[in-house]
Formats: sequence, structure tokens, C-alpha cells
Amino acid sequence: MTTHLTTDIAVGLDGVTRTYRSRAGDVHALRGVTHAFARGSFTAIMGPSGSGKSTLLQVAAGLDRPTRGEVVVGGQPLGAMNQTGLTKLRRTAMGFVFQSYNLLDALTAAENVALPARLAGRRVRRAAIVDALRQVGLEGKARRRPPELSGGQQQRVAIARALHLQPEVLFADEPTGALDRSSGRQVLELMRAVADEQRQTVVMVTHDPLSASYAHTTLFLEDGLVVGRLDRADATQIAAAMSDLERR
Ligand SMILES: Nc1ncnc2c1ncn2[C@@H]1O[C@H](COP(=O)(O)OP(=O)(O)OP(=O)(O)O)[C@@H](O)[C@H]1O
Repeated sequence: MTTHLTTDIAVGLDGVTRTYRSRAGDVHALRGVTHAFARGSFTAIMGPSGSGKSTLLQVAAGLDRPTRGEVVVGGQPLGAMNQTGLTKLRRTAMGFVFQSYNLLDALTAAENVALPARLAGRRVRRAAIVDALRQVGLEGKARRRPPELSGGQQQRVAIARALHLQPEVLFADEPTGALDRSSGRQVLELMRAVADEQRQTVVMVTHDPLSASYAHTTLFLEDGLVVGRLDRADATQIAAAMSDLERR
């Protein structure tokens, strides 16, 4: 992967393997994954349990190092970075959203959104916080604390927190896993809008074909390899591809 080709690639994986060594033997969680996540794309990652989805997300986000291969985020190869550099890049270039919202109950929504920037020692602009909350449709809830918000609203605060530093890429692991259908839909529509309107890049692990149908592209993992891909597919097509995989 040469630098002049990476300008429109938010996250690039080149021959990535990840082997966990354990007393019971080696576990090959990723066996050689090469994929370019284009800037402004929304990609869902699906696959049977144990196929390597979480490992892929962790390695792409620099939370875990590949055994072999290279990960490039925003044009920067992660392999060449030390822990301090990686932490800095994660704070500025990446946002994270998980099934559990990980908000602090003692802080208001606005303070939760501002927290990563504060931890990174950055100046927090009030206007940027208001913008981030507006982007997720919560401009009127800035002073509420998480216990005073619904699950869907809390997840949207978590997304505002992830987006407020304008990261290159938003990584999401089962972001709607704890939400009812209608709140889940709002969160998925929001992530799609983030990609379509802000040209930010979203990579989401999910078990749910309906969630995956909000993405532009679904990648299918099996046994540590990307074994398939669907573009602009609906939930029925994605579910059919998943059951084919699980039947093999
Ligand atoms: N820390 C670890 N040590 C040893 N093996 C691990 C470790 N983490 C994951 N694995 C193994 O690596 C493989 C891939 O795991 P991973 O969690 O990436 O799969 P997944 O597709 O996210 O699964 P699920 O859908 O069940 O969350 C599995 O066989 C798992 O048991």
C-alpha cells in the first residue's frame, strides 16, 4: 500500500494476521485480512461466533497489534508507532461506540461529550459540543445526566462523544445491541448520515442483518478470513448470506 494511494482510504488492512498463543495451542483469529475501508464508507462486519470480528475491530483500532501485516489509519502505519503515539492517534483519529454506552452518570450529556477532549488535554469549545449534540438530535438535552435519558438517547450521547473530535473513523461494536427497535433504527440512521453527509468512516460489528442493511457494504468473516461481501444489500439478502455461511 503506497502513500499516494491511501488518501481516500480511512483504514487499510494489509495481510493482517492475529494469532493468540495459549497453552491449548495457537488460535488463528485472523488469517490474512486485506481490506481498504474507503473514507465516507459505512461497513458492517458479520460472521459466525468466533470468526474474528472483534479481533478485526481491535486490530484496526490499534487496541491490539497484528501478528503479521500492517494497519494504516488516516495514512499512518500503526506498526511504526509506540504506545504513546497510538494512544494519541486513537484519541484524535478514532471514535468508539460499544453496546454499553460507557457514559459517566455524574456528568451531564455535554460534559460526557467533552470528556475525551479534556482527557487529551485539548481545549473544549462549547460550540463544538453543542454541534455534536445537535448532530445526534439532542441539542435540548445538554444538561441532562445519563440516568435521565432513554437508552437510545444515551447511545446518541455516546456517538456525539465519539464524533466531536471529528475522527477519521468511528468503530462500533454491536451499537444497537441494548436498544429497542425504534431507538436502534435512529442510531443506525445516524451512523449512515455520518458517513453520507460528513464523509466520516464507520466500521460496525453486528450479528443483526437488519442493522447491517443500513451500511453501504457488509463484509462476511469466517474462520479469520473475509469470505464474502455484499454492497447495498437488504436485510433479507444479508440474512441469506449469513445462513449460507453458518450451514457450511
Ligand atoms: N485473548 C484471547 N486469547 C485466546 N483466544 C482468543 C482471545 N480472544 C479471542 N480469541 C479467539 O479468537 C477467535 C476469534 O475471536 P473473536 O472474539 O474475534 O470472534 P467474534 O467473531 O468477534 O466472536 P463473537 O461473535 O462470538 O463475539 C475465537 O476462536 C476466540 O476464541
